[in-house]
Amino acid sequence: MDALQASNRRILFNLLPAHVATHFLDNQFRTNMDLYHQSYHRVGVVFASITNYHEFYMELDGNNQGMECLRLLNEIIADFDELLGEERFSAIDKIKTVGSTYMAAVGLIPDKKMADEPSTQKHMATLVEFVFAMRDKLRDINDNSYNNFMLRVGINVGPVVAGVIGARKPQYDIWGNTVNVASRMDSTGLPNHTQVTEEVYQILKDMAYQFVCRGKVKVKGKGEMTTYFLTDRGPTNNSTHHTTNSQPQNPPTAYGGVATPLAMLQNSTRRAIQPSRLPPLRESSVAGENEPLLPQPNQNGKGSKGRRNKDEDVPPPPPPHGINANPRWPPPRAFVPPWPRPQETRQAIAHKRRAPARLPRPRSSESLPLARSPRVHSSADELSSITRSPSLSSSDESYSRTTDASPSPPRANKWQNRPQQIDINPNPGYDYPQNRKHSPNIIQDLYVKYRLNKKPSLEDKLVDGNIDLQKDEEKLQRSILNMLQTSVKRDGSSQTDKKDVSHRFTHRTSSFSSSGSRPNNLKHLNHDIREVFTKRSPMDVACVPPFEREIKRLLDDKLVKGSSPKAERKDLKLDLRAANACVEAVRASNNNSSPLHAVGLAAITQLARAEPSPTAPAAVPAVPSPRTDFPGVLPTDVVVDLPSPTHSKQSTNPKPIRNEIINTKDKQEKDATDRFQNRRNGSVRRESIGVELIVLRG
Ligand SMILES: Nc1ncnc2c1ncn2[C@@H]1O[C@H](COP(=O)(O)OP(=O)(O)OP(=O)(O)O)[C@@H](O)[C@H]1O
Repeated sequence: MDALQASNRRILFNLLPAHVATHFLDNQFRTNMDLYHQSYHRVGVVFASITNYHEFYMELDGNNQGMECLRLLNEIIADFDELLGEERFSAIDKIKTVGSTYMAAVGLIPDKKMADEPSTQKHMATLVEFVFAMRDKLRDINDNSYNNFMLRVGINVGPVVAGVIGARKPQYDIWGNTVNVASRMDSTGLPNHTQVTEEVYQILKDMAYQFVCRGKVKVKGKGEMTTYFLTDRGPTNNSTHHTTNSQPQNPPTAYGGVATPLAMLQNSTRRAIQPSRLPPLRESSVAGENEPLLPQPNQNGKGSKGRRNKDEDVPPPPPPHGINANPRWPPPRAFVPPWPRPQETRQAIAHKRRAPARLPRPRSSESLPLARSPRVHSSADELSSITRSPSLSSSDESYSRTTDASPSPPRANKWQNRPQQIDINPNPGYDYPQNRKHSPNIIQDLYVKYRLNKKPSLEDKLVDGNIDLQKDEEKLQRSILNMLQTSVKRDGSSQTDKKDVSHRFTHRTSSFSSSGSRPNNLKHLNHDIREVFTKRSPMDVACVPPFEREIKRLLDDKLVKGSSPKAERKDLKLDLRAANACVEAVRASNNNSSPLHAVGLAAITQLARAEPSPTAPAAVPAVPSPRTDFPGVLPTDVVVDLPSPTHSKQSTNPKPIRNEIINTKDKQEKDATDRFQNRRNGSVRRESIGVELIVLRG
């Protein structure tokens, strides 16, 4: 019974903060089922998200449908929990995890409240140290799992309400604007950065921390907020760089305690100018702190309650560059591979270090299009982003950053301390890279996979020699057929079926036949659609309907209804055009840029000029070769023949028509001359009247 009670007690103390559990165990509380709640004047709240965990998470058969990915997340969270077991972090309470976001607060424990300024500073410094420790933990995990997890942290301070919700699975939580803003500091932050509010900055600015003012950040529900990036531990007192809208004057060594290439570059430049004032991360301490915030060196860098490295009894051999060159050696723990690895032929390593098990490192979905899987999102924000762009966190979408200060620095280089002589397997045989640095083979591999996934272009096919010309020809024909259909539709046709296109062509041209007026040059329009494809280029075929219309109009007007007044007018027009070459050229150029159209116009002109013989329909090629007259024109089989005898017979005597045309022409010219004369006379008259008026006024 006692054992059971002890067990229950332990569970309760694990579920709730100690002071809350004690409260629940109190007999007095058992009779009073009121909601437990507690208001706090000041609490520091931290949200820490592993920003790229969702890229790592994937559900595959090989990883037990994502279980192994969750196992690694559990390892990370357990490591963070473990930190809280250290005495130096005893003022911090873990609140919960939301996906891959870790939420904690400081100042909730009754005897560790932020009662005054010193205690506030002390507890906020504790919280910041916890963030540094989390980063260190994650770096260890990255080093041992060949991953590149990044921590994005947001911190805020202010009043909160704490309470326990639920009867069956009671949950301790904190609420309030302070919590919301802390969450926003995380969600609007940057990977490997710790973003803090102005309030946090004001508390910590005189302590041994470096900040960079980020500028204004738009926070939903709060408007624009000035925020700061906690960049590193550093010299005390006014070491903050106010760099709003400008580059930091004295750049930090690291962003959010994480060395980035940019930070290292800046740091090395600075070191060249002046000796570094900044102590190494592990050697610094917070001024004015009685309680040691950093682990003592005699504990192998681990907290008193930390889990022991399995290898720590047998010290591993030094890395190739020696321990001094690699202060993070040996790694605290190696990870078990989460799922069976393909056969890897790893080359011998220069030292006898146990090869760290490899987990697939987070990959961006852009770089590996094959890797698509459901994702675990790190927070409520990220859950909401599941339906949006995978490359953007919801914060990126919810907030538009208005600052132009502190552009996103490059990704952290976590390989600065890695042993340099670990060979890369040239043939990884698996879809994740073996080292952060992509070997050419890996890039090639990725490219091949990308190509496999990608629909091959014609160019690809040609390069690969993988082209089926027959198939492509058919495809081309189909597309041309579609073009024709579109063209026919534009023509006002209601027939859209492919068969109908062919039928329509036949029908149209056979209407010429029926009237006996089908010229030989339009043969291609009268045949099977396949013939069109074989005889004409796609461009020509696409141009057929307008040309066909043009010819049809001409034939209808001139030849079929040759005797009608309308046909006469048409003939007259054509004659006039033929007589004036330059007008014709302009007309041709204005009407249609299609070379086929130009050929058609020339054919029409020639046809209009031609004198149809009533007896012998000599096939006079009326159009000069397109090659000479229309340079660059596509070869075409347009040859304008004179009408067939049957057709010519239908027309009435052409001579009188011609005479009539000439008479009309003369008459028109005479009319034009008269009109011109009249106008001229009128203007002369007006001028003379004007002169008279001027004379009169004068
Ligand atoms: N106790 C808490 N635990 C976890 N997250 C919290 C808690 N309180 C607030 N948050 C988070 O803080 C963020 C801001 O909350 P707020 O109430 O201001 O906006 P919201 O409209 O609810 O947020 P959203 O638009 O993202 O849904 C939310 O993403 C919310 O998940």
